[in-house]
Order: sequence, then C-alpha cells, then structure tokens
Amino acid sequence: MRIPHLASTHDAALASALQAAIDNKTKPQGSLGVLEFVAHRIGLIQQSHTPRIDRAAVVVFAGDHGVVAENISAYPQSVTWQMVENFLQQGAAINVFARQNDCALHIVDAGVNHEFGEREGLVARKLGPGTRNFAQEPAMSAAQCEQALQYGMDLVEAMPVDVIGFGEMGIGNTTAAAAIMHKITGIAVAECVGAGTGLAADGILRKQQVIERAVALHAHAHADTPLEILRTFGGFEIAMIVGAMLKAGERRMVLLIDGFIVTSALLVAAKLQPAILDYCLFSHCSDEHGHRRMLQHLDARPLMQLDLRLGEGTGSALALPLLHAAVNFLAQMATFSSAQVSEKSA
Ligand SMILES: Cc1cc2ncn([C@H]3O[C@H](COP(=O)(O)O)[C@@H](O)[C@H]3O)c2cc1C
Ligand SMILES: O=C(O)c1cccnc1
Repeated sequence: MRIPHLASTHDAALASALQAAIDNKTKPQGSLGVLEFVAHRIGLIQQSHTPRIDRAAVVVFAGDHGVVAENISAYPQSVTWQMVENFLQQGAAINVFARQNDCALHIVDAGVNHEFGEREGLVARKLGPGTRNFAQEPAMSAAQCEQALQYGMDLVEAMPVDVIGFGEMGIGNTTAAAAIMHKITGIAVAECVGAGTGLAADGILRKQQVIERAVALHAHAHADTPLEILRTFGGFEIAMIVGAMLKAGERRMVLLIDGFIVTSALLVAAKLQPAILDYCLFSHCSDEHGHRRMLQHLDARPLMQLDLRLGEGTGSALALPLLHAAVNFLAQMATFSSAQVSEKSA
C-alpha cells in the first residue's frame, strides 16, 4: 500500500491574485467574511482564478464496533444495519440534505454486522462483521487496516467530483473516535468523550473508563504511530475514511469535513500527511463534547454552528450552499471598475 503524498496548496502568486480579485468585488473589503476565505481556499486547491464546484458527493461509510460490548452507546448495534437500510430507502437525514443540495450520495458497507446480500446502491467492501472489542484486543489486524485504507483510496480514485464530504454510520463509533482523539492529540480522555447518541452522565463516565483502561492495555513501544492508533481503536469505516481523505487530497478535491467521527479520521490523515489540511473546509462544530477541542487542535474554523450531533455527513451536505455562494461571488460579482462604483476614499 502506498500512502499518497500531498503537497501544500501554497502558491504565493496565485494567493495574491485571488485576494486581489476578491478585494476588487463591489463590497467593502473583507465584508464577505468567511466566504472570502472559502473562495480563496478553493481557488488554491484547484489552482484556478475561477474555481468551480459543479460536482459534489457525500460518501457514507458504515461499520460496526466490537467495543459496543462495553455498553458505551445509548442505542443497540442493530441500528447500524437498520440505518443502512434506511439510507438505501432514502429515508435518513443525509438522504434529504444531499438530495436538497444536488449532492450525489454513496453508501458503503465497510464492515457492518449484517448480511445485506447484493443490494442496489450499496457498495460492498465488508472487512468483517464489525471490529473486535478494543477494550480487550486491537480492533483490527494490521492487514485489515491496510485493506480499509486501500478500499477508501480506490473508491475516491474512481469518483469524478470537485468536492467530497465523508459520512459515517456505526453504533459505538464516538467511543472509537474519542480514543483516537486522545491518542493523537494527548488531550485527556475526559475531555474527548461525550454523550454520542445520548448517554447520561454515568454512561459518559463508563465510556471514559473503558477508553482509559484500553489505552493502558495497548501501551507498547509502537502504540503511538498513527496507523497503530487507527488499527487499535478505529473502526473499518473510520479507516476507510482516512484512505478516502488521503486520495481526495492527492486528487486536489475540496474535502468538506463533517462532525466528531469524521474529524477523528482527519486527525489520523493529518498525522500521516499534514498538508491535507490545506484541502479541508470544516462544515460545522458538532455538539459532541470533544469536537470543539478537536477543531482547535487542527486550528480549524468551522463554517457553521447548528448544534448538530448526528454524523452521516449531514454537516457536509448542509454546508454545500455556502461553498456555492463562495465560488459564485468570485465568478459573478462585478468589480469596482466594471460597475463603476467608487472605491474606498480613505
Ligand atoms: C437512529 C440513529 C441514526 C444515526 N445516524 C448517525 N448516527 C450517529 O450515532 C452513532 C454514534 O453514536 P454512539 O457512539 O453513541 O453510538 C453513529 O452511528 C453516528 O453516525 C445515528 C445514531 C442513531 C441512533
Ligand atoms: O459529530 C458527530 O459526527 C456525531 C456526534 C454524535 C453522534 N454521532 C455523530
């Protein structure tokens, strides 16, 4: 397996040309705020003065987690496969928001504990009937983790899009994501755990203790490398997202990042290839407790704060209109000279 090598999008000449184009639009300088940042960033990613986002997709990766045996989710594991069925029937939140925003939607079985059979609309990449319980043993073998990364890369290789959002479905995956967050950032486990699908305070404490014990159990000389962290605590869906992100960056797509779980995958991807952060836009700050700290760690500024705590890629789909607004103002607004509007006097 080859991990893609990502170069920074930095280009001083293009950066100042884009800034000049933004500043020449008929508005007080800086007045389109974060949209100006978005337009600038997409221009650098696409190496273009006239960036476009004609084709968007969200890819939802579903996988089950052995750590559910530790009673760390408010919902039973069967919800994972039942929600996959719901995605295929167009009934989930991500179906609604993707449809509303002309966004293609792909559903991937990365390792759900259920046999779906051959199903139209379901991309079968099952790596097993869920991961192992990381409270007792590593969640995946090294071979499974590599295969997951490869599947993720291959899926994105074949995808002709300008902007890609990643979604996930997997009961228990906020526990996996919190463990990854702790291992990568060093932030105390108590700051990484949250309610997930709706745990009460005693459940959150149990989740914290499960992770703390597992971190102690898996402490060894190589326990802190990004791929070892991923295989020990991650889910099949999280590992596939890491691979998909790396390939998307290599292909110079805009990566539209969703909530807590997807950002935990980005923590791993950014450890492997720090330049990937140049390709990212952060759709929102999730209500899951650790997400704000995660974003701070990445020095990331989320576009929206909607108190979402769902996942599925919903934040990415919801942020798409803002990306359209950014490239559209850059392409379509008049300049001070073309519209004969007077420039700033002092
Ligand atoms: C009906 C339902 C739909 C969902 N869609 C996403 N999630 C979200 O909740 C799960 C993570 O939370 P935890 O770690 O607490 O299990 C993931 O599947 C995530 O995508 C859902 C959860 C439920 C119950
Ligand atoms: O932020 C998220 O992605 C999230 C939060 C809670 C549950 N599922 C997903």
